[in-house]
Amino acid sequence: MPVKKFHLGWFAQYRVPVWYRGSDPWAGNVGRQWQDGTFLIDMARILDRACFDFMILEDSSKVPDAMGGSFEADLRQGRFAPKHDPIPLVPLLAQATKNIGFLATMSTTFYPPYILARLMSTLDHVTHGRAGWNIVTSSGDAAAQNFNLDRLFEHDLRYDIADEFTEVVTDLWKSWEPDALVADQASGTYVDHTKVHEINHRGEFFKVKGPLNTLPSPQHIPVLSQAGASSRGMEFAARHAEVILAPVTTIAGMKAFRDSIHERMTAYGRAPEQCKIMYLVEPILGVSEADARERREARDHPSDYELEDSLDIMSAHSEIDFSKFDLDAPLPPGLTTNGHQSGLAGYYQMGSTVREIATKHLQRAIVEELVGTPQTVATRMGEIIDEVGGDGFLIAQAMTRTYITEIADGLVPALQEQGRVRTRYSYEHFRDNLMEF
Ligand SMILES: Cc1cc2nc3c(=O)[nH]c(=O)nc-3n(C[C@H](O)[C@H](O)[C@H](O)COP(=O)(O)O)c2cc1C
Repeated sequence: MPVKKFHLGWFAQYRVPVWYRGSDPWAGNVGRQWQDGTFLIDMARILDRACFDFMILEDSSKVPDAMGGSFEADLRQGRFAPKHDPIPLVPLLAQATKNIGFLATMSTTFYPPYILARLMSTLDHVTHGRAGWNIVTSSGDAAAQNFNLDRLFEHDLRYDIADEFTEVVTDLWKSWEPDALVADQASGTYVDHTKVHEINHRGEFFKVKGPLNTLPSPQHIPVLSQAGASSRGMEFAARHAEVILAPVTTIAGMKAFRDSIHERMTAYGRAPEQCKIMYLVEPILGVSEADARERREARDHPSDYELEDSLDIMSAHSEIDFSKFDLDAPLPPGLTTNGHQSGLAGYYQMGSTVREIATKHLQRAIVEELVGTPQTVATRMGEIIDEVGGDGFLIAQAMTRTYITEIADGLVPALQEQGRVRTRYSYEHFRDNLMEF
């Protein structure tokens, strides 16, 4: 019987990769060289060669000051910021590659739907059908204050807005029938205007007339992805997403997440195969089991620098100042956030002291299960997918050139030998490859 194939994606950020030699002896000069996109272009080429389904480019619009009430902690390490806009980078990545897809993040809270629909349609054209939109609702008041707001809308309301936003954007893409372009040189007709329609949307949050002013793009509707982990976020994802990025760290949790999404999808009249659930993983590879285990154990003893890094990210996502808590005491009960709610709920499960939580938070993906040589980790990944039912893994570890090589030239060939991942792309467009199995 053929083994079950699965998908691979990589969580990437258009910000400085690991640049500090204390954390990565091979960091070289990347701290001064990432900003023109060359690091991510190199990375995209490698992942294209390794037949990854996609690279996702996350994004946010703030310089966080939640930790210690100052930009210092974040900027000193270059952790959350500086961060550049992923949208103009996508065409450069596409030009350097042949098949891999690109999910670019844009927020339904800050973009107007018409501009977003037009940008995504244009990206799908210039990438020849390899573009997708990672839908986020954003997570901080500090970001909201850059967009005419004092506070971010309440968590569930953001998803209500995102529902309507996604409908509008989809209707705008559909406002042109796929065959509206005629370009008939004999008659001089460029577009068949009877195939271009106003959408006349008047909803609770948006008023948009349409039609869009771009030609229908190769995929017509770019691939839609989402990473909601709260109940409201999962509901949104089940309704719209074709890729879900799932930060679940146990096999039981993976199964429960998948069942819940499938149940919700069915209620929306969607078939479960229409959405690929990608679990966050950080495989730790070694030349031997002992080597990998040693690398794994080092993760349990982060340096003060790495701990501060973790506390900074937790603070940025929740806008709670984690530096004010005693590292060796339990996290005070009853903390609340209007940011990543599921994230904060998860912190309470991660350990009995703030130090343990911050250490565990550095491993927000599946780590424990995937420690070993490329061959043993590949086997375990296959077993997990067989147990859970599908659909793939998102590599979420901090980017370094050596790690990318370990995955692309160590793990992926082992997975390919076991028949678990593709050895070539079957289709031209992102969605077709994603839905192939
Ligand atoms: C892999 C992954 C990538 C994400 N990328 C972004 C991002 O680029 N920008 C952002 O504002 N939020 C991002 N998020 C946050 C999610 O959109 C979502 O808000 C978060 O997972 C919490 O879920 P909830 O909104 O349902 O509470 C990401 C989450 C995950 C797990």
